[in-house]
Amino acid sequence: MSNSTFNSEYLYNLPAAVVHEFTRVMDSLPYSDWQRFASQVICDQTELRLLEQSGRRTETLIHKWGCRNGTVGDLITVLQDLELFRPRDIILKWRRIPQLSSTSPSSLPPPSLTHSSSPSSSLFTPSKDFTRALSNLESKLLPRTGTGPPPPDLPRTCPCPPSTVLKESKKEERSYDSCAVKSPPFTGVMCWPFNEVQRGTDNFSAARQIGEGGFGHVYRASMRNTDFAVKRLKEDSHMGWSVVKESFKTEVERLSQYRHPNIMDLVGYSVEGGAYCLIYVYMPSGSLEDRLHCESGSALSWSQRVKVVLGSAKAIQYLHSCSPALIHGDVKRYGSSNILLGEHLDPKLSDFGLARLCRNPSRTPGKTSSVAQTSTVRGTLAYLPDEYLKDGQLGMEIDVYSFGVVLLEVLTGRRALETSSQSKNVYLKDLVSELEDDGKSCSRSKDTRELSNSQAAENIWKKHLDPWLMTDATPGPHRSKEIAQLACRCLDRRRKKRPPMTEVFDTLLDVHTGLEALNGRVTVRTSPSPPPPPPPPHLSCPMPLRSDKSVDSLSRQFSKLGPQENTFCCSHNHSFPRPPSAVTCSDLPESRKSEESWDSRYSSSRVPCESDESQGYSQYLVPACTAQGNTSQLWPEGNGHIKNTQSSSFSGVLPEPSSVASDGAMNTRPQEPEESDEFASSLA
Ligand SMILES: Nc1ncnc2c1ncn2[C@@H]1O[C@H](COP(=O)(O)OP(=O)(O)OP(=O)(O)O)[C@@H](O)[C@H]1O
Repeated sequence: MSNSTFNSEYLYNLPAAVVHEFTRVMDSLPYSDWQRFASQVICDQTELRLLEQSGRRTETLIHKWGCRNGTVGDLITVLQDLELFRPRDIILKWRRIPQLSSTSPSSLPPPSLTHSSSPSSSLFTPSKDFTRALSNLESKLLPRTGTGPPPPDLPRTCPCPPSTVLKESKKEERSYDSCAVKSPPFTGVMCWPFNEVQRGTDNFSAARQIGEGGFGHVYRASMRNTDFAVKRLKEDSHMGWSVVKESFKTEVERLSQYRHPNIMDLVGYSVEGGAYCLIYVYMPSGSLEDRLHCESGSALSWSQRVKVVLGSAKAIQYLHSCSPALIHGDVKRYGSSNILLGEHLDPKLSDFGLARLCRNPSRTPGKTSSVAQTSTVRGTLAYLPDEYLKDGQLGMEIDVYSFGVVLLEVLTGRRALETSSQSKNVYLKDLVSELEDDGKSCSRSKDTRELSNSQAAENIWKKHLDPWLMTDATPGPHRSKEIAQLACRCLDRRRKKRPPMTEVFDTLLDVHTGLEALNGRVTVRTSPSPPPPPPPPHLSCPMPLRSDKSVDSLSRQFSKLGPQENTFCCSHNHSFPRPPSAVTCSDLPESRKSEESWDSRYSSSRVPCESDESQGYSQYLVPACTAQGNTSQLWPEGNGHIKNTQSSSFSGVLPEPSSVASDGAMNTRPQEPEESDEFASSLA
């Protein structure tokens, strides 16, 4: 394995099992050895002592090093210099294990060599001949360092026999069972026969294509009477094939490791020759970005938006609470395009391995490809804070920041990155920083910054709320001001001031619960009530009739019916946005229609959806997010020899200063709110 490969592999990608074994060995070292090692990584003595006192000193050290973009190459160099060979070998051994070949698609082994030809009964155990053949092949294709048994890799562990790949006609007749979708040993996800994926997507036909990202085309596949989304990686990707494959592996590993109801379910993968496919649960309602920006009346309602961001926050805080926490830094992953929506708008975070590719634009070979990549990176920049762009500091606060941008998207209905009529980039995040700057110009005091932050929230709430959410009756949807404040806190330039994701989740849960209660309370009054219980004998006075005053007042409100508030009206169709007038609940099952009828009425364009005063809210106890505060503080200096790859990565595509990110009409929707502040006027 070449050193450059190690240098491009980040420490935070080390699988938990490897970290565990490594830290076990390191923790058992004589103290002086451990200290020699740690002082190579941390210069600050106080910091070092604090670390020594922590229960899991090596794990904490590696975690923090990972947060600073430490690479496996850095680690190996340090271990080698200190002659700590045993722990070094643990890392080397891992690096050899799940290695996809880094050859071009054309030089991949032919199918007959990538799959076992053993009978289906022994599909999990490659035959000796196969193993030998593969080893020979790999030894030619993959130069290795050190010794050790050749590890399994994805193509190898795919248990589909070559016959299922080569003999098309016979394959068609095979039963699914004999197609043997099995779990390879290290990923825990299923490998699907490629021919089945081919059939399910009508041979990757254009009619089946539902999307295209930087790294692959996405198809809707029907397999075994079930819909799936199949992402076939682009063989001509500007990222370079070996990098794409590496990310394929990351995606498979991460999605099988970090499972959560709000994280995209990876159903499996399929590899044949040069074709690499990832198979996901199909999300019929598209991405949050699609749903926010479809130029039609099918824009999401406020309740729906809150529900989506709540689910997304739940997933992110879960990732942050894992040990080690998953901090990606390439937080476009948390952007609205990577929040996909299920049938009932239940969100799932997607794009784990592939988004990471955006971090290394310097890898891009050639001029043409860098153009394509630049647009991807720009999209990513729209979600990144200054501190990351300047010096590549990784931490959970970055994810919080990018989530703040998603909150802004949800509040304003605008895109994170738009292009002005003068072809300039307009970043939504600048909406907050520009308003912050106004405060800063008066005074740099802490209080003023706090004040400017809340002024920014006020401004957004007053002037930039999505017109689709506005009614004449209330200045904004239910507790939207709180969400604006939350967004501004997430987007605070001072990363330590950003709230941990647990707190973000807590706030959103509170707002969501308030909305549910509001809708629920109303629903109780509108749906047929169960007959009242008979009054106790001593209170046997006549019950009031249902046609009393309160019912009359409700009836008056019914006369102002409007579009459905809580009804998802836009069936997932990537190419055919509905006209604004097409707000209809026809896509809903009958049961859902009646369930949400009140909500719809409340969201009439002239009737308040939710009133701020209407709900008190309860407090929720959320376990303290212990990791959040630590990350940034523990790395004041770090190791001088550890390179920070991130800042330079973005040097060619840094966002334009906010002063120039200021033009272009952005929103052509009806009922445009008054835009009188700097951001708005610059867009006019
Ligand atoms: N599981 C899925 N179900 C339904 N549609 C999906 C699914 N996965 C992706 N899509 C659709 O395909 C589009 C492209 O997805 P993809 O993840 O490839 O790109 P992206 O995240 O927008 O961009 P990039 O990969 O460059 O970050 C998405 O916007 C979405 O509309």
